[in-house]
Amino acid sequence: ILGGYEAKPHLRPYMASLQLDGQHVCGGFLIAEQWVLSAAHCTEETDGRVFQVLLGAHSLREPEPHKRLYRVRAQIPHPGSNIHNNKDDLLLLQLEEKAELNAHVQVLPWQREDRDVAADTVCEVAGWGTISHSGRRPDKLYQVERPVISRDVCNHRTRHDGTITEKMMCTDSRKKDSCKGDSGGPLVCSGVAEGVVTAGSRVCGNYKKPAIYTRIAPYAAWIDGVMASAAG
Ligand SMILES: CC(C)CC(=O)Nc1cccc(-c2cccc(CN)c2)c1
Repeated sequence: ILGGYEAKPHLRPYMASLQLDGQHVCGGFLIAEQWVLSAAHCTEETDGRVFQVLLGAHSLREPEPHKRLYRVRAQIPHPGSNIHNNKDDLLLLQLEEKAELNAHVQVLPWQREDRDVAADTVCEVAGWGTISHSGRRPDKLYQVERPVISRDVCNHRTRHDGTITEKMMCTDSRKKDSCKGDSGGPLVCSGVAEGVVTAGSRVCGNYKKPAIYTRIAPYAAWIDGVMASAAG
């Protein structure tokens, strides 16, 4: 998160850290007791290895009472996701067991109505991604507020030049932005997850390259279908 600030501990109890060998790779969030939603491109550099999911954390390193690392039973990328573009950039992770819910571990409601969030709506994004242009990685969860920008503005020739589909949304990225390691985290508007951070052009804090999020509502049927089929 660039240009943001340390989050108040445990006010975002749905936040997940996707880890490999104890290293934070990407964000994610709890959408059901046994399911985390994240971004498919987070598996690009994992060489087929399965993530572990840290829940209940504020600090990645320090011992905290409700912090717990969960094994993953299944990782299911959206069938349309690929390394060449940001399309269908979603990843569902089934935990080995149901997460133990408490004040520090909670599910985040997600938007099922497929309607664009109005431009200028201020939403929030949080993560353990880099907090400086030099790539400094935080130990604590950071957050930042960002206004939604219209798809037309985001698709302008000098911005994302027509690549933003109706299954994506954008926020202004001037100075304050999501960045590497924030992928997979939720864009939260009025307490509801509307989008999932995708890497887009993989630059951060540049107003010419607004932040891109995969809208969740268009994928409600896929999400419900995967959770139903793997239930039990
Ligand atoms: C395996 C993955 C971690 C590879 C990856 O994602 N790299 C990478 C590099 C630079 C910026 C970003 C990035 C992420 C989220 C949002 C944004 C821009 N808002 C950029 C992402």
